Amino acid sequence: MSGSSASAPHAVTYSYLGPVGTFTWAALRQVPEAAGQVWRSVNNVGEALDDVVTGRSIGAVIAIENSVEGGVSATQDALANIPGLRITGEYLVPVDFVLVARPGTTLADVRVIAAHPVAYAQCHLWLDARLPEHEHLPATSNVSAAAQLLADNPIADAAVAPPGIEKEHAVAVLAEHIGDNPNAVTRFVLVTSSTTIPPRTGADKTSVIVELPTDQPGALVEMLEQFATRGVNLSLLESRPIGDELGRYRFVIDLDGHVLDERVADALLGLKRFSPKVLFLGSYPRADKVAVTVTSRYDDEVFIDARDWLRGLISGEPDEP
Ligand SMILES: O=C(O)C(=O)Cc1ccccc1
Repeated sequence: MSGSSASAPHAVTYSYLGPVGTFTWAALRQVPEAAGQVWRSVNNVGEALDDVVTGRSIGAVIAIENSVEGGVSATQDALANIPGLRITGEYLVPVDFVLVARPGTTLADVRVIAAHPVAYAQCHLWLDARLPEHEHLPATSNVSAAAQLLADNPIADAAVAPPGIEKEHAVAVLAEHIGDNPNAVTRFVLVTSSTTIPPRTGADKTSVIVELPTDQPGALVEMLEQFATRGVNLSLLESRPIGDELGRYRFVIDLDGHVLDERVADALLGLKRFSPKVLFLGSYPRADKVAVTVTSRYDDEVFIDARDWLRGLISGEPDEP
């Protein structure tokens, strides 16, 4: 295992939803700069982000989206509400689940199942079909779900956990591959408080959170036009309630490209002019490293040429016939 749990003064620390063995831990193992640093296991996303805000940790790895359930709302809301956070990297972890219990337990004995809510949501078809009368006991993580089976006076009979858990804890596997989608993948992000934007790689993503002007018919279309008219593709668009009154939503958006791409910068300027609140969460390399391609009319040079043309007109140069 890379990383260490021992704390040293002024050590570079990364926070993650622990303990060791969670999918979040697997994501942190993909962060090159975290290798050999201190890894701090925390119980929830709020705690991880608080570590970053207070400077206790230099970064936190948190789950932001999965291919079955969509955006992780706790993460989206935390990023919208806690100022000064930036996403600097993304990492993909395939997620597969097993059902475990104390040795000797059979499937027929299982009534209460400990599971992280996101994991539970991804296994509910399997659980509903095999154990229709089960009860869900929420756990703080996939590994803590299994660990609590071995606590004194455990409440749960079984737990949803990552494969391999039986090597770390004295539990027995009752069933494998219980996830409802065999290709499920969770996307994690590295969040820091540094405002330095990672360099442009050509295979980048930008995350923003946008509020719409109130009571303006067509505002959503106008927001989307900012991207469409600059050839910017969106890879995530979700609405979350702002929370102050019914009917007010903010939009969580991931788009293809980097803020240093002219078309992305221009789309952000358009958004800023129209929206009462735009929160830039960061531009960072895509986990899949797939280069972003655009048709030539959205290339950087086209925007630069247009700006030069306008500057020329303003400074008195004759327009070309
Ligand atoms: O990181 C983990 O293992 C967690 O418990 C959170 C989680 C839950 C379900 C899918 C991915 C991450």
